[in-house]
Amino acid sequence: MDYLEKYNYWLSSEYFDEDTKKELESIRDNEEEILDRFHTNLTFGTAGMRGKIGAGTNRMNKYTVSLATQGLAETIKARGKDAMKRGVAIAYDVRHFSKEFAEITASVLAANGIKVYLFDDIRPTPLLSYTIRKLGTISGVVITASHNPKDYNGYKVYWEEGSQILDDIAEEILNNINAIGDFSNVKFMDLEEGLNKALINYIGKEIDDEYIEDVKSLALNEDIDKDIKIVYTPLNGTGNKPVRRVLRERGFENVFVVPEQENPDPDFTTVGYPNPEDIKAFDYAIRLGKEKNADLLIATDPDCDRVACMVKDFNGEYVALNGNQTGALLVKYILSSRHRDGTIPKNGAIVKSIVTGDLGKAIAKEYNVATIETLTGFKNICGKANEFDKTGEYTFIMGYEESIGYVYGTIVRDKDGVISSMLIAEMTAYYKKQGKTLLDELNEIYKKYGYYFEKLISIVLEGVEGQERINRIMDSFREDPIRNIGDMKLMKIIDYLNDETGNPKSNVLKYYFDDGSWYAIRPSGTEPKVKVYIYSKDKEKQASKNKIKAIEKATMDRIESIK
Ligand SMILES: O=P(O)(O)OC[C@H]1O[C@H](O)[C@H](O)[C@@H](O)[C@@H]1O
Repeated sequence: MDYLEKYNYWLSSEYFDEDTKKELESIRDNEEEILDRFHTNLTFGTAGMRGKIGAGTNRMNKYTVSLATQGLAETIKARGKDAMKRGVAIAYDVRHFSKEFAEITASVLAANGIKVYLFDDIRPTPLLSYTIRKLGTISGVVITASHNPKDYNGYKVYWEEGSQILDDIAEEILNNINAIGDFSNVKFMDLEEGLNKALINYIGKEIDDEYIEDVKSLALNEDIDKDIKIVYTPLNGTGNKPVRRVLRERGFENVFVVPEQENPDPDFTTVGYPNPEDIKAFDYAIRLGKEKNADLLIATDPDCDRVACMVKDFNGEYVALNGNQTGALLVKYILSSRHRDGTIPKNGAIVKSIVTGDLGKAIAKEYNVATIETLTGFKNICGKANEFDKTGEYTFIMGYEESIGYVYGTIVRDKDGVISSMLIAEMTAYYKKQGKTLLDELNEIYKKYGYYFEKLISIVLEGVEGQERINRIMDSFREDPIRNIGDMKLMKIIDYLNDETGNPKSNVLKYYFDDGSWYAIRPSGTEPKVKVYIYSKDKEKQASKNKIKAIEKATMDRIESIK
């Protein structure tokens, strides 16, 4: 069926309810909108299935969620009775329809004879990962669109190790979805019936308690200044309870939560775009920070897997740390603490993505810790932890990405905003006791390892037209690479579509210069964006800054020239 046929099918089939049809009727004269909603099906991208909420095959709605779940159910059933009995843990965030989609997921799985552990209320994504490992389930699902705007929702699928599925299982699920054919082949069971038959089981407090205990066991230092003042904002998401709890139980008593952003709000009214990568998400936190004279501001995204922070500088202004900087600080803090304690494993490794900067790698090297690189996506980073469990080749110490995701240890196989908030608070308190801020520490790191700077540029290009322009941009860089920029000579190009380094194929281009600077370009797998990652390196601060500017100008000129 083409998109118009699909549109008409949704309008005429008895399977779809009246509200859905009404919504679709209202776009009858808007061909572009019909095209966008029906030209494709939502598929698994960097972090699961993600899309705008609404009627259509390319939207998040009860039909696409139930179809995906039937595909997941078939994938589990193919593994036999034991897998079905081990079951699936389900969590959800604060978004519109998150709870409804979680219940639909539970009801489809139960109808297929698969046991379900459904959280009794909103929970952070990392807690779902932890739960899979604790309960020994075969799989897990979180209903969340992470940091996307309010009109999005999503469906992240996890497998038995506790990390998000990789392409092999995603493909299996997709094949199963395609084989289901019509929506009417999806099975349902009433939630009540599932509960009565003990196929659906609510979970909550006990798991929270165990999780918090295990998170606290990751602490690295007690000789810290616990009087530091921290402003925390969960950005109206799921972080509020666990992050506050872990900070409180670690002894931080001066934690002030942004009141307007404390409670769940699916519209993220005071934030707009609930992504702490964007400094605007800190507006309210900065205000409260100034009022309280806070040392540190922490923000977690709605499903509490991402964290960003801002630090008070010498004249009382707040300075944002980006994901590369926070990641490098964590690498330094974790490895230096463990070096002191003599607990760095012989075959220890940190894992980062191919578009994450190299400062963490330089620090790790000094502690004889290897740095392993993967494609973008925490599923790939934690996929390495799973791999190491099997091969014993390395011991996973921590993973991080430039997109403000970090995890320490292996109790959680995804980025974890609770663990990371605790460690960011702890390292701030640790350095404060030594009379330093995180900015002072970062400067010392730069002085020692070189000025590794970065700039990440995201260009939003929406809809079918946007996607086509993204393709043209990628084609242009691929076919006609920019040779030299200023004094930097192009040394090496990696096209991850033809890469031989063992990574799966991916639409990423990376350009290395002779001085250690580099840039990469790729379409986002979670949002309608093309992303440019620029990294410079120099012994001199200003020279490193200038290199960023030069690469930015050259790449942006090229992008702007492609209509
Ligand atoms: O660049 P994208 O494909 O949009 O992905 C950006 C980020 O999205 C999610 O948060 C993933 O969990 C991350 O691993 C990824 O880095």
